[in-house]
Amino acid sequence: MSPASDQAPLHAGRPGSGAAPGPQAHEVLMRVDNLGLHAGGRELQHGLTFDVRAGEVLAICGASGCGKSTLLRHMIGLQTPEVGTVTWVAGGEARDVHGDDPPRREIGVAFQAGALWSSMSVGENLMLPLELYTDLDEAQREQQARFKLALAGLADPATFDAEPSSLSGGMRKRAAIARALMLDPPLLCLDEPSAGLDPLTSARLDDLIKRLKTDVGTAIVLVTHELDSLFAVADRLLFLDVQARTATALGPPAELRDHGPDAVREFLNRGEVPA
Ligand SMILES: Nc1ncnc2c1ncn2[C@@H]1O[C@H](COP(=O)(O)OP(=O)(O)OP(=O)(O)O)[C@@H](O)[C@H]1O
Repeated sequence: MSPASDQAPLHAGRPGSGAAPGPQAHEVLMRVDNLGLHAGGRELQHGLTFDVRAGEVLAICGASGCGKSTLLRHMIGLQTPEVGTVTWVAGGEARDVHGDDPPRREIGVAFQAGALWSSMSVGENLMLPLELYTDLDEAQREQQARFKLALAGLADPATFDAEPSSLSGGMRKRAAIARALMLDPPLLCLDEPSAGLDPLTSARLDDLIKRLKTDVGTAIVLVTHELDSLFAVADRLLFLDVQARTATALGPPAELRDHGPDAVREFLNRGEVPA
């Protein structure tokens, strides 16, 4: 994996036929309204209301156990809320993420535990969404998969045929991101992409996130504990307070670090609350 490979061209056309044009900058893609999160019979969060805009990086932060991953699972439709709604609103439509016609193609997901299928090669893993959701033939599917691997910084042609278990942790994360991008979703959800990576590999992932945002226009919702990564990539930060059990701040990270509520400033200043 060379840094130069990160410089692959970013567009190979949208896969599949009849794909809609991408959303406009700053358009609201998703609306979360009065959402409550529960686990094991107890309330983790209540009254979560915010939107996700086209082309932004929105980081979800808060102390361990506050419900960040649970929120992400609600946002992608993997978990159904007891209270509140998550609605896909891009292009003037209003589709309940938990309804009969969920926006599956529109939301790419690369989760910590969302490993690649070990019984398939990396390339086969990537081509699977195209088999399910498009009418592309095999040669076109392979072309798209190789393109997305290069986009994710895995330009070595051997990676396509490699078994997932033969890749390093950082490469597997990139391959999972490449797979999440196969249908060119306007929104990509990442759960702790830097977890377990060394600082250099983590910084390269930050670069990839920035390029996806800037050059492809993908909106990214990111759960992260890594403050360096947060300040490097996030446009806005949603802070879930573990004590108040609700979001107590939403805004640009640097602004919240200096002027946010005490708990947010403490979190963003590594435990120190500046006077
Ligand atoms: N299926 C479940 N059953 C019972 N409890 C659960 C379940 N899923 C999550 N929890 C609990 O809910 C709380 C929130 O979990 P979640 O993973 O969303 O938090 P988090 O903020 O992402 O934490 P971390 O930063 O440690 O990853 C935790 O206390 C967890 O143990």
